[in-house]
Amino acid sequence: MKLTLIGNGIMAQSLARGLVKNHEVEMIGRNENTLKTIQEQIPQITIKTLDDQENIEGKNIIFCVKPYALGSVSTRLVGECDILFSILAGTKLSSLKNQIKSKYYVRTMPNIAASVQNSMTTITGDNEAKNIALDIFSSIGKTLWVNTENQLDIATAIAGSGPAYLALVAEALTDGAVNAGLERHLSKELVQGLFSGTASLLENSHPAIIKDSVMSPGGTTAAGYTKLEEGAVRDSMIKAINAAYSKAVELGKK
Ligand SMILES: NC(=O)C1=CN([C@@H]2O[C@H](COP(=O)(O)OP(=O)(O)OC[C@H]3O[C@@H](n4cnc5c(N)ncnc54)[C@H](OP(=O)(O)O)[C@@H]3O)[C@@H](O)[C@H]2O)C=CC1
Ligand SMILES: O=C(O)[C@@H]1CCC=N1
Repeated sequence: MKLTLIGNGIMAQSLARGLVKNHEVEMIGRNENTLKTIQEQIPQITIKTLDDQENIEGKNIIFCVKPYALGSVSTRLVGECDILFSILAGTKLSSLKNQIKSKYYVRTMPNIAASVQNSMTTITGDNEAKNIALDIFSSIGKTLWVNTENQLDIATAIAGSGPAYLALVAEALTDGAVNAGLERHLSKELVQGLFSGTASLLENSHPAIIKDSVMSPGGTTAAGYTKLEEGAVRDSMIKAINAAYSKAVELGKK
């Protein structure tokens, strides 16, 4: 299938890297030099600069600009596309419908791990486009169809923004090991292995079971865990997800 990415930022490039394996990918952006540089890195894509009257008739569009740019870009689009896939955080289907003509509309929330074909992508929208959406986005990782935009906004907070939160944890753990006296390159390697092993465990086990199976009475884990609770890490995570979700809802009202 031919897919047209509008936008050439971090996410458009991440998606393109995975999508080219199974699809024909065109990338439309506003800066020719930027597009040429991207094409050198992802030679399978075709590139095109955004026209003032960009004809999207019959195309399958993946819209990848910032939410605030929806208005200014959509006024440059003419014709009716077949399916409009949006990756814009917060932006409602109704807002897309008001501004871009398409037969079907789909909202998706991939994450930055799309660049290594390991995104966790949540999807909602017109049921007629459900199977095709699941098929396209499964080429960049795991997919989950949800039935409401509210669920997608919550998924934005956890799976869209989440890589930044886990990266913070990874960085902090590395700093902790360095603080205890371990060389940084060794600390980084340990943390990478730790995340990969814990991800495998989480595939089959409840987090509480993993925690209980690690924590010996009066042991090292219990000593460290107490400090995490003192630092209100659990409370901070819950508040972070709530703040990100609220921001997604707020973006949808603009
Ligand atoms: N980063 C992430 O982890 C995730 C982001 N998203 C969503 O993806 C979308 C893109 O984000 P991201 O890739 O991170 O952002 P970037 O800033 O990397 O890319 C934004 C893109 O939008 C283009 N753009 C911005 N303003 C305009 C405009 N007025 N006219 C034309 N093009 C414009 C930029 O063009 P130019 O290069 O010329 O400036 C660029 O190609 C956002 O809507 C975000 O909500 C979704 C999931 C995860
Ligand atoms: O921070 C943002 O707005 C985007 C949405 C999900 C991840 N990044």
